[in-house]
Amino acid sequence: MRASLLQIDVDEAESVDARRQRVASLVRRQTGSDLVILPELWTTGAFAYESFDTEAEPLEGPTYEVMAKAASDAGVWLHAGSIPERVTGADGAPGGLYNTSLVFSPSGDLVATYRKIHRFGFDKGEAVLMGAGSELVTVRLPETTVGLATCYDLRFPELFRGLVDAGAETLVVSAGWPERRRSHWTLLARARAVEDQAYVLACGTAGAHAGVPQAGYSIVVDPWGEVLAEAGAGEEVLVVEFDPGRVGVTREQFPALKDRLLGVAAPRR
Ligand SMILES: O=C(O)CCC(=O)C(=O)O
Repeated sequence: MRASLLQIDVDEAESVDARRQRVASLVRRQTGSDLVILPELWTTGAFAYESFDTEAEPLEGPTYEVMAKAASDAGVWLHAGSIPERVTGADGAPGGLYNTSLVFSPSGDLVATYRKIHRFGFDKGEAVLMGAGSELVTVRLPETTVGLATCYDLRFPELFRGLVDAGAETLVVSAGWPERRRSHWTLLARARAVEDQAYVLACGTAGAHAGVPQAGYSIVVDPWGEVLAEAGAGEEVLVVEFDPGRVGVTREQFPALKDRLLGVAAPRR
């Protein structure tokens, strides 16, 4: 399989609409890849809290429109990163916000959405501005089952275990991770790959927005924990080839997942 991770520079000097068009043309250039991945909240920036409300959109809003077409033009599976999703209340009035990821098939159909479960900010920012998702989401691609996670979720191994239990072999993390904790990003991506014996494809942002420098360094890790590809700090398209069959082989040859005793209905051996 070939994947393209688009590590987008999210800069307030570029309008959200200009960035949508620019990112769509980058997606179109990925024809030949099987899976294209975008970062978290790349329209606004994950730390541009004041823009969440003003740039919020319904699920089938402007980002959906542009990305559905880009996926079908390129003929790729597209994890279009996440948007600040505005839901409609029961009375039809504008409701709350979620940090929602969208996945499109190569024909441009929306095949999955994932609302970020662990919101970042403790008692401020995203943690108070957005609602929490509650459902684990996997997507079946022809070659592999993909489990979805967003940024801060990376710190919660139980979420990834849940995705593995749901059949995931490839774990996609869409993020807007800050430079200040870049060492955690790399370490946690490798840890999730080793403990879950799965590929981890983690795509972050570049540049700085709302005064927060972004880490960049998107990374692809194999089920043995080896780094297959890693971006630098700036905007970059990270292209990687990987063999999904290695997940089964690794789990067979080093069957640690079968030795789980906690959190399983019955030990497997
Ligand atoms: O966990 C971290 O250090 C960063 C998380 C984050 O920036 C986010 O989830 O938006």
